[in-house]
Amino acid sequence: KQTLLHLGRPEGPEMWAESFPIANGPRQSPIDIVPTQAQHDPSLKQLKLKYDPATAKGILNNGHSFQVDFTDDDNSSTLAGGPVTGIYRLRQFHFHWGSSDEKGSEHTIAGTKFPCELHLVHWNTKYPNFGEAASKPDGLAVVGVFLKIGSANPRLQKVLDAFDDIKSKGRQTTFSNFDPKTLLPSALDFWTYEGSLTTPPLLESVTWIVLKDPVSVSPAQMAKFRSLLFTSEGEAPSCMVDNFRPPQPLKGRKVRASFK
Ligand SMILES: NS(=O)(=O)c1ccc(C(=O)N2CCN(Cc3ccccc3)C2)cc1
Ligand SMILES: [Zn+2]
Repeated sequence: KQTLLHLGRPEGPEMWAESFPIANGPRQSPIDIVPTQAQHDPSLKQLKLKYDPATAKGILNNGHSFQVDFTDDDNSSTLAGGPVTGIYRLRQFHFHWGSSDEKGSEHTIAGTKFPCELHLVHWNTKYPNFGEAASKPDGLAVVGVFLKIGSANPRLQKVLDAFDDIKSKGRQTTFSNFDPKTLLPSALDFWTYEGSLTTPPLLESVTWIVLKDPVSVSPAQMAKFRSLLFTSEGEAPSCMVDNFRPPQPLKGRKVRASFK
């Protein structure tokens, strides 16, 4: 019932096609990744991530997730290599999670859902800024990282400690000296495919780079994620949970693997 409510919710994923017809487009995200159907591509380069902790700027509750924003006026924090050509600048990272531990991720692996998924959003420096890049087929590159229930992840603590200042929609606070590389698994093996933003305006401008290895998150840490609110101060509080879009049709797309 809860899921039906969530999907049928007036602003939920099932309603997006009315305002954003691209929701039924040919390269929508997320997708279910089926490892046995992914093709190993030996021409894929190693992923090169260079992040400068000094570019971390702030943390914001935007009403559908929370995001950590980075200054992107130079090439201090970038992604290169992997499936992309050129240099992409880190703009923000954010998460998607469920109301319970058996759902929450956007991508799934052969139908398996994770409780949480991290997205690191980068834009192609061949374009002048994020907004311009967001409307181009090669404009964005998002690294997706699965979080699975296990021991508490100490690297998440600084993010979780900021939650008291961004509990409700529109709240933000400074967030400095943070290296997002600390949130990644040790191995950067990945699947890659051409997709879209998973939230409106669902622009088909994302090269997805989904890491094979998950990182850990504890049940108590997941409970903290679920203590954030979709709602603004003064509104009836609604816990920020189930802010994930379900997998979308592959429509003939190929998923490549960087590993055997
Ligand atoms: N889940 S995801 O990784 O696919 C993802 C979701 C949202 C965003 C994001 O930064 N924006 C979505 C729309 N928003 C407004 C906007 C601004 C300029 C141009 C166009 C639109 C920005 C990026 C990645
Ligand atoms: Zn996302």
